[in-house]
Amino acid sequence: MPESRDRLSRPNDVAEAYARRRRTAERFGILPDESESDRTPFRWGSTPLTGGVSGQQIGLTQFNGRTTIRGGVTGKGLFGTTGTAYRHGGRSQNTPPSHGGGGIRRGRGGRTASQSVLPAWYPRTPLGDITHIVRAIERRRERLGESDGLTLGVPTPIRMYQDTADQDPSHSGAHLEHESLVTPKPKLAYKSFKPSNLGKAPLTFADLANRNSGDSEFITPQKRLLNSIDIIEKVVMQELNNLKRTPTAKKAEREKRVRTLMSMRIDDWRGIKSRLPPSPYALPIIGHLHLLAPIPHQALHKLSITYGPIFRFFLGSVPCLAVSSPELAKDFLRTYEASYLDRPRNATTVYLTYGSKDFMFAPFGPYWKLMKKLVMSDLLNGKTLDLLLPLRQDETNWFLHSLSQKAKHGKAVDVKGELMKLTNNVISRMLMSERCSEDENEADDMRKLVPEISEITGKFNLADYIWFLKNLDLQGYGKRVKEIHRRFDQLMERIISEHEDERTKKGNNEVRDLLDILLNISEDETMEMKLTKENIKAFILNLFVAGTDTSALTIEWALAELINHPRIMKKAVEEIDQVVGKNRLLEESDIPNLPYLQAIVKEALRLHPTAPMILRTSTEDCTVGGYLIPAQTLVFVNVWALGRDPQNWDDPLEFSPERFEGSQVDVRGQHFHMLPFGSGRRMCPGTSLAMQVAQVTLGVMVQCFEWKAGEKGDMAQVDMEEGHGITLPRANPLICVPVARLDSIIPSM
Ligand code: HEM
Repeated sequence: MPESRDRLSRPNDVAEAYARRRRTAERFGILPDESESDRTPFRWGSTPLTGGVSGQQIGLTQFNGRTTIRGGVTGKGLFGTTGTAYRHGGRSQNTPPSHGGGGIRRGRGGRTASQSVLPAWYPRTPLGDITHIVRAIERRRERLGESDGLTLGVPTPIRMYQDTADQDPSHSGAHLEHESLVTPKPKLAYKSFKPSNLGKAPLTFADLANRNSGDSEFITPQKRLLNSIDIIEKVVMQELNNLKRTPTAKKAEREKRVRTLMSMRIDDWRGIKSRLPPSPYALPIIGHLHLLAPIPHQALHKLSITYGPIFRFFLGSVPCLAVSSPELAKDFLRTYEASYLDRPRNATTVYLTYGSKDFMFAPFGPYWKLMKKLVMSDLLNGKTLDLLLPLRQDETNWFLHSLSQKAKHGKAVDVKGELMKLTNNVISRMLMSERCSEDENEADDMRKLVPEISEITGKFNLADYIWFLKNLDLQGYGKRVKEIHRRFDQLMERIISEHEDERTKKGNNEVRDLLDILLNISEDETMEMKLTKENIKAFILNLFVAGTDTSALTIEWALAELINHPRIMKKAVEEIDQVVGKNRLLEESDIPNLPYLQAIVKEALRLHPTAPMILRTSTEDCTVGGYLIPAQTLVFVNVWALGRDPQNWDDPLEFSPERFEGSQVDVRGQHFHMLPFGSGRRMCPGTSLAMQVAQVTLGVMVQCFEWKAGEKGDMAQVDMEEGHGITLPRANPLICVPVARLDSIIPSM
């Protein structure tokens, strides 16, 4: 701080001078009626004076007779003098004002021409100390005032000092008169000044001024000066105590204490423990890992019935939190969002994403913000999606063509397998103008890679949670992850170098797909942050993993529900026939006119959210729902449980798209009892794309085919059991025989 530098840069010999003069004065009996012990020195001890050097506190500590101003100078004697020489009109701050405006007339033991009470021999610096004390109080007030709401203006207390000084220029308060105090520049001050509290000190200074002027005829100037100092000391100490007792100060103090305790992770401190969310009994070493089997979101939902909508659990030694009410979800994802913008990372995700160089697991910071800007303005925004519409239509035609071939031969299909081809091809063509299934080997690789990555990312790797297993690959996941990563990297290297060759050949930066946009950005020297090849690869991995499995599974669950609910299936087909007719294929532009189809997809996402839990990590201690949530807690918002909560939904387990008819409830993170795409800044950026693909694909599937469940098409119902994995797969694949309904409208490829 400039002030402290100023102090440090000036050698402080004034205290020494004062002590020397004082000894001389005592020798000559100038201070006969007072002993050192009678006076009340400024004993700051450990009492911090705020607003000082550290920006937090000025601490004047008496230590071995030396009074130290932290960050400032060290001076001997009672007052840690600063030696700061404030200048005003060419004279020192502590110098009594002279009539001539510059020079000072002094006489030994006499008064200056300005009628100052100070004898000429008396050092001016102690008054400088008072100035600093007063300034420290002001600064402390300002800082305390920050939480009350601050505004620009002139601090009222300073005005009062000025008034006081105006009343009696000869008293010590007059010496506070220097440029920075009496004519303060606009600075932070209280919005509303509370005289009850803040006005006390200045008024008491005014009292002091009056008292001094009244007494002045009976006591010596020296005595008067020391009395003044004593009174000022008392006033200052009283003021400091008052400040310490203000509700704001108390709150700040309490919060600081809590933060300290929380950072020590001392759960056993009763006071803290009672404010932590409830928790089931934990086993040593593994914590609650055993309670999360076999399917974590279901297990957490069951536990929430006993422990409530917010409870703590431990994965090994890692503290976690399960949240399953809309109100609390809102708190975590909106109200206190700033503390929950990071995602938990584990060894698998870090390794697969080239050391968190991706977008999905990137910590909230400049890189994530840059990528988010790119995603929203260039990669997945409405305009780019419109541009890529023909490509999606083309892929839908390929998908229908493939199903039609199976239908012609009465063959059963693995619905998820077919859907994965579609969603992989859509993402792959949008990203890099390549169909996954064109080259059989490569197609195989990408199509196999994505579910493998989803599966391995969803596994609980003990090495992540039990510290002494950190370097042991007991479950063999480490080896598998390395192999998957090698295959993915090889594939990406080939695709990127093909793109680069193509660009060099053409000699321009023509944009064909999202990879071209990313390569252009990576070559742009003016970008605030360089996008590396690893960033590009990791981002592509994100889009494949986040965008293909989730969309395919949503459509699969929705079709399974329609098969089990023939009435709803019939109603959906009727709506499509009515709106689109039987002579053409349903298109994306028809969706706004198909509310029942939209409702079916929403209902499927409510009961079968393919990202069943939103995962975040707390970056700082925070109080949510009345509970203390320490930093570095993994937060699991149980979207699956929210969608099935009887307090939020009538007949929650019933598949009933009608509940969304005429309802405003949406999937875009505004309704916290339905969060299939998350909410807030880290909400899914692929929501629009996912909804378009899901609605159109399900629409054309029921428009063009009837669906008979089972290998032979003879099952009336399908099971709805959930399997393992991070993206809510079915336990048993949906196998159906498609029977052509409107074969004539399926384009031949
Ligand atoms: C039905 C399909 C989908 C579902 C259910 C889904 C769901 C989600 C959810 C719940 C999140 C976490 C949100 C949060 O933390 O608040 C997420 C994040 C993400 N999703 Fe999706 N998603 C789907 C499709 C897509 C698609 C098609 C893409 C892109 C092509 C995509 C890309 C991403 C990315 C990149 C993130 C990470 C965002 C970030 O961390 O800032 N998702 N998704």
